[in-house]
Formats: sequence, C-alpha cells, structure tokens
Amino acid sequence: MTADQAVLEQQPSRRLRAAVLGAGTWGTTFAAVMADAGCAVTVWGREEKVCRQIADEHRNEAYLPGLTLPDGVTADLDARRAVRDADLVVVAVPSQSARSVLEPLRDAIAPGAVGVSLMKGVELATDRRMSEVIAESLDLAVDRIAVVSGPNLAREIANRQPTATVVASTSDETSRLVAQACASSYFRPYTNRDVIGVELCGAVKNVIALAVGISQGRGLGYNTMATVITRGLVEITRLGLALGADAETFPGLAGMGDLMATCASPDSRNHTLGGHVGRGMSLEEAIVATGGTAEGVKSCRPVLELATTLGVEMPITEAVVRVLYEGLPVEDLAPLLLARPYKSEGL
Ligand SMILES: NC(=O)C1=CN([C@@H]2O[C@H](COP(=O)(O)OP(=O)(O)OC[C@H]3O[C@@H](n4cnc5c(N)ncnc54)[C@H](O)[C@@H]3O)[C@@H](O)[C@H]2O)C=CC1
Ligand SMILES: O=C(CO)COP(=O)(O)O
Repeated sequence: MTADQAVLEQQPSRRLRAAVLGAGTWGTTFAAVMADAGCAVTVWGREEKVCRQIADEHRNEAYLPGLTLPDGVTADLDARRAVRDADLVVVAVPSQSARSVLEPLRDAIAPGAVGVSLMKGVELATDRRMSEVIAESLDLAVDRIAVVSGPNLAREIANRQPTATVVASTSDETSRLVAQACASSYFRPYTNRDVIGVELCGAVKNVIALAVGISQGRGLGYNTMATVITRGLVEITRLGLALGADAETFPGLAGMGDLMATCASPDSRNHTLGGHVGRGMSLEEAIVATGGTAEGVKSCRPVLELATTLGVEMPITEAVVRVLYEGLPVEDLAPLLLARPYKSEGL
C-alpha cells in the first residue's frame, strides 16, 4: 500500500459535513456520492420544489428521475444556513453563476472550510477558472480549494456505476480530505497537484465535445470523431502548458478520460447540443432542445480569448466559436480545419 492509499483509507476522526450549492444533476449526484462515502450532506438549490423533495422524500425528480437518494443527503433552502457548519463547501452551479451565488456567503462559511469546485467552465466576464472564482468570492486561500474533474457523467454515477475521478489541489492535505469525502466502492478519486491542468481539461473538453457533436450531426463518422478528439487534446495540452500546467495531466482521467466519456455519450449535454447545431438548429433552438447546462457554449469564447492572449493556436475551439457566434455555416467547419497549412504532428 502506498502512503497515499494509506491516508485515503484512514477513517476521518468524525463524520465530515458537506454543503453542496446547486441541486441540479451533478450537485445532487455528488451529494449522494459523498453520503455513500459517509458524509452528512446538505444540498442548497434555488428551486424550492426541488429542495423540499430532496429533504422530504430523498428524491430529485426534476434532475434525477426515478432515483432514491441516500439517507445522508438532506436539503436546505437557506444557503447561509447550509454552509454554516460545513467542512466542505461544494459548488455545482453553472460556472457563469458561481460568483453571484458565492459572494453573499463569504462571511457565512466556517473557519477552515474547504471549497470544492465541481464546475467545468470558465467565467465569461473575466476568463477566470472556477477555483479562482471560488478563491475570490469566498476569500479562501488557494490551498483550501480543490477541483473534482474526470469522466463523470452524472446519471451513470447516480446509478452507482464504477468510475474514477481526479481531486486536484495545491495542498495534499486538502486533496486527501476531499478524496476521502467522496471515495466509495464505485467512485475512486486520484489526487493531483495540477489544479490548472485539471480545470482546463474539464472546461475545454466541453468545447471539443461540441465540435464532435456538430460533426456527428452532419452525419460524419468515427474517423472524424477520433481526429477531433485527438487534435482536441493537443490544443487543450498546448493551452494548459502555456498556463503552467503539468504535461502528465492531459493523457489522464481529467484529460483524455473525460474527453472520451463526453464525446462518446448521448448523455453529454455539450455533445447533444453540438449534434442539434450540426443538424441545422440555431444556437438558441439547440439550447432549448438540449436542456440542462452545456458549459462549452459559454466557455468557448473565454477559452479562445485566453489562447489568443497567450499566442496559443486552438483551431477547433476557434471553429466552434465561429459556428456558434459568427455565422460560419456548419458545412464549412471541416473544410476550414482541413485547409490549414500542413505541419508535423506534435504539439
Ligand atoms: N451533469 C454532469 O454529468 C456533470 C456536470 N458537471 C458540471 O457541474 C456543473 C453543474 O452542472 P449540472 O448539475 O449538470 O447542471 P444542471 O443543469 O443539471 O443543474 C444546474 C443547477 O444550477 C441551478 N442554477 C442555474 N442557474 C443558477 C443561478 N444563477 N443561481 C443558482 N443556481 C442556479 C439550477 O437551478 C440547477 O439546480 C457544470 O459546471 C457542469 O459542467 C461536471 C461533471 C459532470
Ligand atoms: O462533464 C461531464 C462528464 O464528465 C458531463 O458532460 P456534459 O456537461 O456535456 O453533460
């Protein structure tokens, strides 16, 4: 047994308390994961009906139909009360609303609390990653923040299908605490110190999944899909390295693992939305038809802005931005990418 495993397998000295902000698909699922790992979990959501159903009936029919939540999950309509005693403040709202949800809670969180991001997006107004938004909004030191990201399609996990994830923090103590709070017989966390890389992988894979969806909506097959995924990983890696990420993160669970899951699954909202666009819907029609939070739609522009500022080429991301926001016809996307100058394969 490695030292890391030994720490993960230690029982906490007391039952950890977690508050989950966001009662949608992933917030509710992760609440169940943490309850199965032994935590006492309180979910806060802005929808009264959803919160009452979680608290009274252990169900969330709007987001996880047919599922019974573990007894360790309850809900509270008052966010300040939900976070007051929490060891972990877990954030699972859409990325663009994280700051407005968190700022009013700054003086309500417990001293020593750890902030956990489950979100996979970049803030449109500031180009900030979600751990940065949490640090600023809650006034938390970076070593009290962890990011959870990996091939984690919520519905599969809600049905306790096995998967693994990455818990990233600059502090080993923080990442181990969060890993301990979510580890179970079906959910295996790996710790990682590369917060930048793990977060970028989670946000940019959504943009690549939009591109794959568009190509599949156009009737293109597996060769195209594999090309977009593989070259997509190259552009995620390029951006990550320019921002100081660790090269080892990108072929891992948060990188290739999540790209594969998101680009292959019909459950992915980004992949599904791309499919609608590829079949000819406008962006507005595709958002309505998809439902739920498809983060790539908003994150693609700040990601491209970051890349442009750093002089990093991200042709797939750029093509997605042009289709979604600049009127590039979907049939011109592949010819545009294939007409780029020939080059050697590496980064
Ligand atoms: N669903 C999945 O399989 C996974 C999702 N994620 C990430 O988790 C985050 C949340 O996604 P989901 O739970 O799937 O989305 P969802 O669409 O299922 O739920 C979003 C929740 O946020 C709430 N919300 C929306 N706007 C809000 C606002 N302004 N203030 C407060 N609450 C607001 C909604 O009422 C809803 O409860 C996203 O960043 C997503 O990329 C990450 C891994 C897996
Ligand atoms: O992040 C996810 C799986 O890891 C979920 O993907 P979507 O947000 O596209 O549904």
